[in-house]
Amino acid sequence: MTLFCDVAIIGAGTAGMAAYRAARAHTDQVLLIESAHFGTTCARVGCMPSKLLIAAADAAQAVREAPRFGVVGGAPRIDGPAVMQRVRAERDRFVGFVLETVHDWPEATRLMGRARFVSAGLLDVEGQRVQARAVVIATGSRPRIPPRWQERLGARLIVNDDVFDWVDLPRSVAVVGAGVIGLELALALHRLGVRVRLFARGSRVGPLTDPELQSLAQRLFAEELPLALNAADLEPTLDGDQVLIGGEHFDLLLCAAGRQPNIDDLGLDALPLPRDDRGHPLVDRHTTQWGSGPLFVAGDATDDRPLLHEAADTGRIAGDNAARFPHVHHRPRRSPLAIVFSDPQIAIAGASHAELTQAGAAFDTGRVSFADQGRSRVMLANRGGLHVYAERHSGRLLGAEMIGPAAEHLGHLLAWSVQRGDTVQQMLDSPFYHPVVEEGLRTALRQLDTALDLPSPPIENCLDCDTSAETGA
Ligand SMILES: Cc1cc2nc3c(=O)[nH]c(=O)nc-3n(C[C@H](O)[C@H](O)[C@H](O)COP(=O)(O)OP(=O)(O)OC[C@H]3O[C@@H](n4cnc5c(N)ncnc54)[C@H](O)[C@@H]3O)c2cc1C
Ligand SMILES: NC(=O)c1ccc[n+]([C@@H]2O[C@H](COP(=O)([O-])OP(=O)(O)OC[C@H]3O[C@@H](n4cnc5c(N)ncnc54)[C@H](O)[C@@H]3O)[C@@H](O)[C@H]2O)c1
Repeated sequence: MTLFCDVAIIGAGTAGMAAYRAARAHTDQVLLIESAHFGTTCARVGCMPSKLLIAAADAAQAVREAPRFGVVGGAPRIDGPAVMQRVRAERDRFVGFVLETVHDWPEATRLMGRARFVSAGLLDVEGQRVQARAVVIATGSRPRIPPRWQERLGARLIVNDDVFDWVDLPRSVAVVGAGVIGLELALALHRLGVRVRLFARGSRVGPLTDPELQSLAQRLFAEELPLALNAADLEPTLDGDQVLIGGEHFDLLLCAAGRQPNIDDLGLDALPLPRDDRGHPLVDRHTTQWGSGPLFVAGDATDDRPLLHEAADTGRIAGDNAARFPHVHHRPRRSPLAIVFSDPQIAIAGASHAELTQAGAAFDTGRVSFADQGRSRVMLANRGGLHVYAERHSGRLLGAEMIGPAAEHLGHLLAWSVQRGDTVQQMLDSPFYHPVVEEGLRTALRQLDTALDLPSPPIENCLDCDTSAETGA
């Protein structure tokens, strides 16, 4: 028997759940299809458990740093089972909240099973046919594993999902991939006493695209974390029950070599849908529509900013438009914001340096180093730098990149300013308390203001501006 609905949503992660809520505002005939687990990647194996592990690592690091403040305790003793018990218990609590939400939704609107397209609008869910007026694809992404590694390393090859089910910490882990996941997890495990080496194909560590800040990041992380950069053509092998990579043995190899959208096994190959040169869906960012028909794609499945808040936003747009189809609405998107919870933290707000350069934008840069920044020194967190970019003729803030203290908070202020269209002058005229890390941002903005060399507004309209022309100085 075929099930009929207005909107079928494939995947019950963050994007799928947001799509479900948005579609249900229009119609009760919504079906949420999930092949593996309710609970979302973010809560089960992503954002939340990784931040729990990082919180434990930060606690260990605070003990190590204490003598620098004159507080003498002794080296931290890491109780691996206790660390992992808290990670799993808190993770389960977060997942529990998600499951409660899903279970509160009518049972008839949920279906367990792997969905594949038979034709546009007709799905097969493990033998069950589903006919929908519109479909939201919210199938997320999975770790990309280089060919043959799985066969060669068997259970010694792990991905992020496996880490958060550990009952104890391993003795050693080779982490492959110095992107966001690799950096966050390698640093956390290292600080928790696990012997770690982070292997990267090139020299880049983390997502910073500004060449000066990227090399600063490489230097800062190399001071603490064992790195093997420019490790091209890695061919790990099993040696007994150990992984042999780069001439070194490890208990496990954690593959963090990027993620690929779960779009390849949906039976969509025969449909004439626009794709990029990697085969990923070319989706309208403001409608989430794929092509001109009743197909919408949200979250990591698009491979466009694979982040939690983006999954929630695109899910909402997709669910709303799928229910309205064919009357599709264009919706605004937020200013980009990406944060890495390393130490020092990394943030990219608005346009990155690479995006501005590739677009040929006329922009100036303001810089600050945190090495001598007052509050950062007080906290012994004076490592890093911040670059702010503004449009040359208008002084409008376009973007920023930083590695340093409180990047998760400064990143928000900067992304909000980019989205509002603030000029550097408007930002300088905003309040700055003392002594705070934000004063570092003010230093960078003042430098940027000088570089921009725009006429100052009348003295009545600005506080932090050059008044020399008015005073004749
Ligand atoms: C280790 C890690 C840490 C992260 N940390 C952060 C962070 O700190 N901040 C941040 O913003 N982002 C973070 N992210 C990214 C964030 O988790 C993702 O962007 C977000 O979870 C994507 O949500 P989604 O709904 O697109 O996918 P998911 O939550 O993965 O949902 C997709 C669902 O679709 C199901 N599915 C797949 N194929 C089918 C099918 N054919 N039929 C039916 N169901 C199917 C899957 O089983 C899954 O449940 C992290 C990711 C990882 C891996
Ligand atoms: N704090 C956060 O917001 C957060 C945390 C974790 C993940 N995420 C999201 O998850 C996404 C995926 O993270 P990720 O770290 O898997 O991907 P990534 O794209 O950030 O990094 C993957 C890295 O692996 C390297 N790599 C690829 N193949 C390799 C190989 N064969 N050998 C060695 N290195 C190789 C790449 O050069 C790259 O540096 C991120 O882009 C981010 O959007 C976000």
